[in-house]
Amino acid sequence: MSICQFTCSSASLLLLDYRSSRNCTEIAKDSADVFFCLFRCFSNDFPVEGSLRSHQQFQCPAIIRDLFFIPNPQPDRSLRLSSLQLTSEMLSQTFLLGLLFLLLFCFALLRVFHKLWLGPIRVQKMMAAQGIKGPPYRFLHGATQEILRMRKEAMETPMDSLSHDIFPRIHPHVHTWVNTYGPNYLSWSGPQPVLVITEPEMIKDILNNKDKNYLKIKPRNFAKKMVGDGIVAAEGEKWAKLRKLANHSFHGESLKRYVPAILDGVHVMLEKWKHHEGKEIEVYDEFIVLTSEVISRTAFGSSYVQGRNIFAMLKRLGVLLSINEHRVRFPGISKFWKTADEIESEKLEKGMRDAILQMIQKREEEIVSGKLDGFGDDFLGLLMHAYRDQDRGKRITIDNVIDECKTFYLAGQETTSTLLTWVLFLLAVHTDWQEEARKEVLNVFGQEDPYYDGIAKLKTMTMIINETLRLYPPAAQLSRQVNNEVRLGKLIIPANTQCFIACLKIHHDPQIWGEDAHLFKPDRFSEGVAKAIKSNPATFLPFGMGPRNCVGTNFSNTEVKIALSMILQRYSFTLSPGYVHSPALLITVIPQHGVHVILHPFTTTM
Ligand code: HEM
Repeated sequence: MSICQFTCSSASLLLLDYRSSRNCTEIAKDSADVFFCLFRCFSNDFPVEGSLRSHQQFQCPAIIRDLFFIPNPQPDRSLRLSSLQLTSEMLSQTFLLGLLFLLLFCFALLRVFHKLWLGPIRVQKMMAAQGIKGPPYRFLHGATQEILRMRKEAMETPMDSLSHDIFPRIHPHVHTWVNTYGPNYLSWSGPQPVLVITEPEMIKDILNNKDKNYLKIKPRNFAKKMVGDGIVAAEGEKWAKLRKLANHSFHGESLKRYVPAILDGVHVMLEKWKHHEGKEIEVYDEFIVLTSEVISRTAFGSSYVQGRNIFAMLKRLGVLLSINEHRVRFPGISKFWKTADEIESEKLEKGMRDAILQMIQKREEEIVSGKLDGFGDDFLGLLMHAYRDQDRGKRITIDNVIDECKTFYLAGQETTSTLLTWVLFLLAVHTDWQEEARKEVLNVFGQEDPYYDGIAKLKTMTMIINETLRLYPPAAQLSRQVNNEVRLGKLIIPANTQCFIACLKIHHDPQIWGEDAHLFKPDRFSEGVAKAIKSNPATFLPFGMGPRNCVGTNFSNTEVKIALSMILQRYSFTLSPGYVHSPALLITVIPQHGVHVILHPFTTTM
């Protein structure tokens, strides 16, 4: 019995000993009615019956009528209590009302106490009995204060720029607690139990999700404002509908169509780079603009400048999300009292909605004016088509359209720009691999612009990208939620537990990748798939796995390979002496101070 059922049924039984055989829904409804009724009574002065009757639409619940001897609502004037007779009977009713309020207050307190203390302690005991330990639960905060402290300490000093051992820096808590408590342990995000899992066998079961037990976590607060209820968090039919649209836009033939837009974007960027020849350039910001331009052109038929507002608002929301990620607030308090960050995030959410609606309106006007003869075959066009679909089964709502736009603006830019940045960083440090990659590019494309069919021939580049994704995966972790108790291997996971899949730990695990796990060695992937992945695909998760894997994998790979090929055709690059190696987690694994390289123009006699 949940605490909710307990509270409702106890209220009814203790107070009124009322029809003991009814089901929970009825009991809950009655309890709510009692509360509402009493509220109305107090707000309308005594006597009870008079105040109740003064509101025509309000049906006095049977439970109250029984308690206060109020006759059935069918008018029976002879039995009506006079509002002026304040008898001893009424006084005892006042006492009962007070008692009722007191009990309701106690039940509410009990509920909060259960959520914040009894529940977590029960889960902790249950997991400990199965051999799963972890940092002790602390009232209200769980383990968040310790996590925040460890993260702050880990970020205090930069790393040696030749070290790729970023796991203790990005996830210091996982690093510490895996060593203390074992490969899987129980942690706490406030009162929310979080099972941290680092064993590939278990991860495979979770992500393949054959029995549909593991659900995406519904974004809340700041995250919800960023991506809404779109494809990233949707489940069931809604997800299937949205995934179909996204698959259509970012796979196969569509990708081929996007190549000219990607080439244009890279050309614009490289024009600018001409001014930095022989000098230093910070590439992270460059790649943010490039990937923003590419996703704007390919998915939304506009340019970065037109989407600039949306990107800026998404970026600010990302910062607010990161700042507030581990801040614990009393459950439900944000309904009554909002922090400055929450108020700002609401404005940003509205700003993004308005900007996307304007974009949709512009497209509709272009159709009406005859400039376009349909919605268009980019992602926005597909979404608008689905919004206007005659078939109700295929139709999506305007909120779906807005959420998908926000999601793809974000996903199309954030992850790919960090991947490109880390590839450039690694090639600037490991110049031997830079040479290898350049040789291959010149073999395949010469000095010509890359073309779609040539991209599949870039074997060395694929190895380099995979090794970069292993060492610096943009998505350092994945999360799922179980709503009901489930069995995972030998483990019983209690209902309402979150699963935290520590991808970064797996990617850096010497037991999986060997003692040289922290070194940049692209030949791990020389046979296409590394040895570790062959034994278990859940050892390499840059794009997730299973049905919810990344829909943009091929799109992103195409974009990265085109951009990298064009850079290598024109420049060799080395790490700037001023570079500070400070990988940080801000939604994705980013270089905190950017990546500064020196550009050397490259000329070939080919
Ligand atoms: C280097 C680039 C990228 C990386 C590393 C990456 C990583 C990931 C990962 C790990 C997931 C799985 C999340 C989970 O299982 O909870 C994912 C899902 C997703 N990605 Fe990407 N992504 C990249 C690029 C892109 C691009 C370019 C797009 C869009 C154009 C995109 C759109 C999505 C979407 C929509 C999902 C959710 C899919 C679903 O739930 O059905 N991603 N991505």
